[in-house]
Amino acid sequence: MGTVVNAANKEEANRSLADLNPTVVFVLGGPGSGKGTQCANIVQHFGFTHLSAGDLLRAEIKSGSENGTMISNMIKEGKIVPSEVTIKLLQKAMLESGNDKFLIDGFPRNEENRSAFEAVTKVEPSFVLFFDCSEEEMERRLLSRNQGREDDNIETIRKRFKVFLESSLPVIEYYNSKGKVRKIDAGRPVEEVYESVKAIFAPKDEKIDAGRPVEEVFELENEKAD
Ligand SMILES: Nc1ncnc2c1ncn2[C@@H]1O[C@H](COP(=O)(O)OP(=O)(O)OP(=O)(O)O)[C@@H](O)[C@H]1O
Ligand SMILES: Nc1ccn([C@H]2C[C@H](O)[C@@H](COP(=O)(O)O)O2)c(=O)n1
Repeated sequence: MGTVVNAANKEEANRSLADLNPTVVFVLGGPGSGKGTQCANIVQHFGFTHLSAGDLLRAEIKSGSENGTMISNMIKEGKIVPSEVTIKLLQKAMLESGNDKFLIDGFPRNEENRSAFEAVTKVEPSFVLFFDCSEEEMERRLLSRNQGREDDNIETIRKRFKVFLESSLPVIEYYNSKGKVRKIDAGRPVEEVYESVKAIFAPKDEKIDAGRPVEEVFELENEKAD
């Protein structure tokens, strides 16, 4: 009976998310490339809800859930948690947010994450923001992040870099082949990086928000100017 109820709940969540028809931007880049930092800026100016897959997994550990130990062990090893777990957390957070515009940070991290998310939610990202940064700079940032994260030590950082190259870059390449990647030089100071981020969101945001063809948006802007 429990299994039947769970399956019904899952289907309900999938349907609700598809009905919401959300705008989703995936935010990808190596560990320490500045994804979280820039998402905080985007939220302030463009009305998105920021959902960090890593933060949701860390909250799940803290909540004492039955998956907590497994998630904690995988994070310490720099490994990627099975998609089913992460997608369930993302779905729940999206449905509870009351918003329909999401920055999904640190997801999809591998091909399994990507294909499972699209299959389960039927949601495709509007585009993918890719923070491109050298390992040297990312390592420097992570070692001075000072947030008490168990994975911000040199041994785990090296493992996370390896997983990024082997599993996450192919996802970015997949979206690049579909013309969906917006690449940002993330090795610069925070404010400079945000200038580039803003340039990507400002015109697109109007288009997405209005849900109208771009010609119509421009007509209205011209009317305002008259
Ligand atoms: N452009 C930047 N220049 C210098 N330091 C930065 C820059 N962007 C972020 N930082 C700092 O680097 C550290 C990592 O940034 P942040 O947490 O945003 O990265 P992230 O990509 O979200 O990392 P992770 O994937 O590990 O969660 C933080 O201490 C942050 O303050
Ligand atoms: N899709 C994801 C995102 C994150 N994780 C795990 C593994 C990561 O090393 C860790 C920290 O993520 P971050 O906060 O750096 O984005 O969380 C995962 O398994 N799957």
